[in-house]
Amino acid sequence: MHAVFYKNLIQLRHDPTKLLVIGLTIIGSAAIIALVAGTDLTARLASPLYQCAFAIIGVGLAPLIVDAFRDDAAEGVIATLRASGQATWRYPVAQLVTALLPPAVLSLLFATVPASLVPSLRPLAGGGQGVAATLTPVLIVAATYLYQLIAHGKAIFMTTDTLDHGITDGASDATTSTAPLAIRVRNLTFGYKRDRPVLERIDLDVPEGQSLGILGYNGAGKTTLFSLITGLLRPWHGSAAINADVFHSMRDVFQLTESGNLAMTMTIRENLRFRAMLYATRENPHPIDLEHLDALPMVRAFELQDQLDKKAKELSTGLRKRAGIMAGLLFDPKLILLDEPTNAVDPITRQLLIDLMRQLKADGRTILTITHDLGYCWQVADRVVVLDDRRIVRDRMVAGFADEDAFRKAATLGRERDHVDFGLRK
Ligand SMILES: Nc1ncnc2c1ncn2[C@@H]1O[C@H](COP(=O)(O)OP(=O)(O)OP(=O)(O)O)[C@@H](O)[C@H]1O
Repeated sequence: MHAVFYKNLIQLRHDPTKLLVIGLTIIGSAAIIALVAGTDLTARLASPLYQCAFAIIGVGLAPLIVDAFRDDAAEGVIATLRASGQATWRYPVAQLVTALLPPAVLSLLFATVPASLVPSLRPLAGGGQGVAATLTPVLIVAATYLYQLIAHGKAIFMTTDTLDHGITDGASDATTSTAPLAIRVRNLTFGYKRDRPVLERIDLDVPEGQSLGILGYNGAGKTTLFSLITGLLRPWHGSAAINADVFHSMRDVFQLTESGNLAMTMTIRENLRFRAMLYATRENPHPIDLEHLDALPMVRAFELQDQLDKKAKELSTGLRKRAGIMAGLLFDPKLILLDEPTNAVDPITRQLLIDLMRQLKADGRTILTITHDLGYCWQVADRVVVLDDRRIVRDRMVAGFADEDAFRKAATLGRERDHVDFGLRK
């Protein structure tokens, strides 16, 4: 939970607009209380004005919680939290405490300090009216929190029992592997809208140590399949499970999401510190050497030493992708799920990624890569599946293709279009 507090504080520190709003809120409320204390207002005017000062605190602080939930969902922070194996309830609890502490402390201060200094405020600060005024900011922020929890609850709570013990079935026909299954997908159907399935009756066995390329046209459902495997989405029917006898906790699983799972307003160094807090265990309290990040081979391999103190949002798309992959792989995952890792990276980084994945494969890691980069797939994958029209329409071992051309033809389902009329004027 302290990791979420750390993250929230750092994000606040980096956001001058939010700090300005907090400052204006405090100044505005203090000015109103000073006005009530300093002028000889009638009780009919003084009382609503006094209440208004407290309402301003609530209204001023409520947007903080809105931003926190929205950004965490969009930036993959919630996905990272889930991947760290943290209990799902910890995140909303940490957010609630972070949200309620400032209004509670501020309203108590504003109710007690001025009243102890100015006797004319005591009737307003005491009794039922005073209690109502003091509680107003907390209630406004609590209501906002509840609304956000409902709005983003799907991202936070929507989970399958992704880690499953006792996945003992043999591997699928497309593989001859005798290794235990890493992932088992059975009869899986899912759609975002009722009656419109994106994936239908998918069966997929991935043995431990296999490198699987997942191909398919835009919108075929590849990313959706990943989210079902890692438990970010719940299937309508069937199941998608990671073998808990092979991967003992979600800490062994790394899913690279589109955002790189980086909190955008934090620097890469701060993102790594946040992640290290999440991944720390009693047995391994320091999963990475935070003091010497620049010297870590993974940081150096991706040439990110000079980027560590830049905010994630300040990095170019390719650098952010490099940072996201580096940040995930630093924690030594055994199951690696990459969504278009070579998209937007330069050719040198692409080759670096290919080399890294080949080394990880040789080391026995299980790698699933969604990609449109057939060259990457040819070099890194042992096996490819192609998704199309809600189903897996190809499932082949890469070694079974005569050459790269045959592989490319199969991967694109033979749908290359040579002569396309774009309607351009001759
Ligand atoms: N959050 C969402 N809400 C509603 N529909 C969605 C959502 N995410 C994806 N979809 C739809 O589900 C389908 C599959 O999307 P998905 O992102 O899994 O495809 P993909 O194969 O990864 O595509 P791409 O190659 O373009 O990344 C698409 O039709 C997409 O429009």
